[in-house]
Amino acid sequence: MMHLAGPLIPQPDDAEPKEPTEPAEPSKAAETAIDAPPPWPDRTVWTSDGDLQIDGASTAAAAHTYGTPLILVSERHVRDRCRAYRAAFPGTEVAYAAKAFLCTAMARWVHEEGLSLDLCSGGELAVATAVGFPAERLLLHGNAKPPRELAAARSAGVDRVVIDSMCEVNRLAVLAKRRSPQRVLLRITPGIRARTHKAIATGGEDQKFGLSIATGEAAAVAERILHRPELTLAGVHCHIGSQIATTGPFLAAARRAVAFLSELRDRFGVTLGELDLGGGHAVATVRGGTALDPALLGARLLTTVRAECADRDLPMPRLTVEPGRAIVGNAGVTVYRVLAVKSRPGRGRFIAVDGGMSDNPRPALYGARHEIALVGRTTKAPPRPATVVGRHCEAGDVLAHRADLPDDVHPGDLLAVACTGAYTHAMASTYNMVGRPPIAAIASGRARLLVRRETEADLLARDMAHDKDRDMTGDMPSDMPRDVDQR
Ligand SMILES: Cc1ncc(COP(=O)(O)O)c(C=O)c1O
Ligand SMILES: N[C@@H](CCCC[NH3+])C(=O)O
Repeated sequence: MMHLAGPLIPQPDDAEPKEPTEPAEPSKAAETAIDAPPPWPDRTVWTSDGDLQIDGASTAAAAHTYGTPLILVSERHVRDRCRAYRAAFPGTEVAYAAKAFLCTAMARWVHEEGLSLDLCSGGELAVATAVGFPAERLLLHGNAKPPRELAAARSAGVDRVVIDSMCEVNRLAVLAKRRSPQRVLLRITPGIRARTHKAIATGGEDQKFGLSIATGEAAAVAERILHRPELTLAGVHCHIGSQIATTGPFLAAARRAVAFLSELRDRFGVTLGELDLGGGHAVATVRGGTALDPALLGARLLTTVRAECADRDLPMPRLTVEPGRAIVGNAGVTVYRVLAVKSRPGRGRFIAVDGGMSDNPRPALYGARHEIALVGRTTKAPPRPATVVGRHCEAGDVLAHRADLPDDVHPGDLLAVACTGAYTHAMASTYNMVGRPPIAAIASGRARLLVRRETEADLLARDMAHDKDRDMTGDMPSDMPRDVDQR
């Protein structure tokens, strides 16, 4: 990564979010910009003064306006990925997996791009409902959906509920009506272990999702659904995991799913019209990282399903795919402020920033690697390995184990972390009572706040025992030694 010389933009400690002014005229620095390839968002350049300009907007200026840590999401990148998916999967429903990242703006963008929405909780459903997302393009997943959320899905008119256990059949049937049956898909476990981190591999027999084809569980649940007039078995669903970089496991899963459709026809005389092949398509998180090309996957999946169906004398089902990360992962960049640098002779250096595992738990959870770079100034200092750590009280709070960053990185610098659009804010916590960062959209050279920073007042607002008119004076036990009392 190149690091060029330029001014460091100072940040007031308590930078209040404010609307950015009109986009600046393109600077000389922008005119001599160098393209930033993946994992950075499309239309991102490094300017000659060391700024990262995403679709014409300055990362350093956005950090100045909204404070750090800050998540930036390129709207154009998201929209282009939606379009790329629709082009790559003609005639196929593309349902964005909301679990990757959701806020009302994101729901609007994917709706406007013609995608459906795959939900996995009542909270996600509430966001979809808040923007009036058409219910006929909503699906609800989950291996253990709380009855309250099933009821909410039912009253919102969610088009398809993906059945994931035998217990769920009756639970949903009692909520539905014979007159207006609930359309359901059956989630099968195809018995395929794709190459990815074990915590996000969901296609094998050894994990909690879906119903095993091999043990006969899937067929038994299908039979139960077929006996419930309040439910309509519309099709089969299968999702083998996340961040899978090759087409092979998806094609193998599709073959098993079609074989299962033919088993259902032979055993129960039903020909199901829908096949949902889930998401899980990998993106590059570091330079040179492997991504799965939607066009390649689309072409191969459609050919495979068509051929398998022809072989088994089945009509071609309507297909659905559910990309999450592949839509929004590379659209996101997180900007941090460096707060401390420590050198340990023989052990390298630590660069500590003002966020960490609470806004991006992926490195700590999965050992995930994310590209990281100095932004906002240039330098001639040579790159030297560093461990980039967060501000949390935990040794595992690491954002990058070995990042080549300029030797002169110092407190006040800005660091940008790539590919943080998916499963970062969505998995963020308030660990150590640290509020979650704001999210700003970048569109046409401007940053616009979508979700504000979570404040300490927000954190206290849930504490029902908090009484702001009562302090602790006089609450100490009476046998407390006086000198302790007075310290
Ligand atoms: C059922 C289902 N569909 C879609 C997805 C989206 O996965 P990804 O973001 O990897 O595309 C997931 C998450 O892995 C999922 O569980
Ligand atoms: N949280 C995971 C992805 C989980 C996929 C959801 N089923 C990650 O960051 O990689």
